[in-house]
Amino acid sequence: FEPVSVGIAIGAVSALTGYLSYTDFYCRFTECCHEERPLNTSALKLDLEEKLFGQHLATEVILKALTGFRNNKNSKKPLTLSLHGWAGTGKNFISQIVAENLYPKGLKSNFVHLFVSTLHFPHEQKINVYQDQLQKWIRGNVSACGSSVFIFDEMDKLHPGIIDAIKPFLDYYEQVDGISYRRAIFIFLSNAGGDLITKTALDFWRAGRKREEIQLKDLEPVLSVGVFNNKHSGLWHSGLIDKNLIDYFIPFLPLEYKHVKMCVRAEMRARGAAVDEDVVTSVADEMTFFPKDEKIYSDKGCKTVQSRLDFH
Ligand SMILES: Nc1ncnc2c1ncn2[C@@H]1O[C@H](COP(=O)(O)OP(=O)(O)OP(=O)(O)O)[C@@H](O)[C@H]1O
Repeated sequence: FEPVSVGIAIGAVSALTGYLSYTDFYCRFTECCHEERPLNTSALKLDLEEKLFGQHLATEVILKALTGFRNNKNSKKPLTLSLHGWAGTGKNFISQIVAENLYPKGLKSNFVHLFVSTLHFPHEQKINVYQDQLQKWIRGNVSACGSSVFIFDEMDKLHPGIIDAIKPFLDYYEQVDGISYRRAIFIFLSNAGGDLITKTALDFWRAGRKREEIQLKDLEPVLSVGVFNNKHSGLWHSGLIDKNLIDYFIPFLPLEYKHVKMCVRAEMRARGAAVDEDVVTSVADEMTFFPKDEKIYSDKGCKTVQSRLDFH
């Protein structure tokens, strides 16, 4: 060996490892974007299976979509998911689980952004201003972190047309004005289509079929058409649907009595209390169920479980 080149090689290696450990060290104290970090699929799967009740379709599709997207280094467009269902069925909850699996700080991460229609875009006469602001906000954040996550809650309360401002970012472009949006994730949450989902779930129930037999193909086409034609879906006649820029329409099924009970138990455990089945039953019994005759589905899902538990 020639001493000089060995010295240079050692220097280079130590400089490199020094740099790497510096990056690791740095990211321990400051949040880093980690654009290329693959998703820990088994951790996400476990989280969904343990925490999300009664949503076999959402669990399956989210897992498949996120794993495929994050592990594909050459995605051609950002991932766009549209979550639909009745109130309190877990749409915000699953977004939180997804966010936490992508970034340890979850919804508090600098790379996860939540928009709430009634809060951020309240005035119909300001649509143009909102469109402009939205574009700037998304451009700025994606240029800082390519794998940013944007969650739009209450899509059904969004004035028609606003969302189309982000259409260029969701399309199959390599770059838009020098920025690539291909690693970003967009999640839309909406009650629109909840009636269609409930109808299908009821049809299965009345036919004596199991809820778990409902497949994505029973609902996805109905949902995309229903939402496109619904003036109050936030996606009414939207170019996002028209141009097939939404990768998955994900149905959230209405929750049954047994799921409400599961939510009560989960909440008790989260509070560090022992599970008391008498309390579980009385909280679940206080919820209201529909349709009028059969009373199968909770009309608020699991939404008021936490506050009701405070009274026991
Ligand atoms: N399927 C579920 N599995 C477990 N917990 C659930 C589920 N659905 C709802 N919850 C519980 O109820 C709370 C409220 O649900 P969430 O905010 O996710 O409802 P949502 O579908 O987003 O409703 P909305 O359409 O009214 O915004 C959650 O924080 C969670 O604790």
